[in-house]
Amino acid sequence: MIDEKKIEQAVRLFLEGIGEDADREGLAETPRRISTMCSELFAGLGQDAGEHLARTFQADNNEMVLERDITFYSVCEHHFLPFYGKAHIAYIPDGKVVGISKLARTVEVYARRPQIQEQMTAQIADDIMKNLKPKGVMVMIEAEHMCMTMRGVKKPGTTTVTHVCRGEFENNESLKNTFFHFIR
Ligand SMILES: Nc1nc2c(ncn2[C@@H]2O[C@H](COP(=O)(O)OP(=O)(O)OP(=O)(O)O)[C@@H](O)[C@H]2O)c(=O)[nH]1
Ligand SMILES: [Zn+2]
Repeated sequence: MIDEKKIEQAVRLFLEGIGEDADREGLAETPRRISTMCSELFAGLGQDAGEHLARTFQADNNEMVLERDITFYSVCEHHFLPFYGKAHIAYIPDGKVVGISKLARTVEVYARRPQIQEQMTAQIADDIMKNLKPKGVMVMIEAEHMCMTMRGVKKPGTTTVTHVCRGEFENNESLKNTFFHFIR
């Protein structure tokens, strides 16, 4: 749970640290605004994706389900700058499917916390394997990291692509190629 008072105190100290006047009109409400914003940006910290993924439906069709272009915004844990992009999720059902919104909700749970992209990719795949128990899962994330564009090495337009395969996707090139075909 977010401790709003602590965040407000920290932001005030931070403003002083960068040489700002924390009491000037434009900044006076900023500690409160940032603590409210943190409740939104880091909402995933108190959440369990299993709550969403537990609502399953019986389905006779065990063909691959793919949800692509799930937009997300996260924050890199090294610099606390945004990274954002698209997640693509495919799974092969084993007699049951999950409501399509629940895949996007799972992305939200893991994006809304301090993250690194590789870990987020694996966490989404592992949670779907654990809760839905499909025959296989594949997750790909394509993202731009602001810590690489507005500071540091400054390379705007660079996209980082990560992917994770679980179950039947692990050693099956044909399934992986179907995934790549569908997301393009
Ligand atoms: N693997 C991975 N690295 C990330 C992610 N987000 C940010 N980074 C990188 O984390 C690294 C942190 O490197 P450090 O050398 O500790 O920090 P730094 O001196 O600020 O690094 P520079 O960005 O190169 O200036 C940087 O290379 C970032 O680009 C991510 O999601 N995954
Ligand atoms: Zn970073």
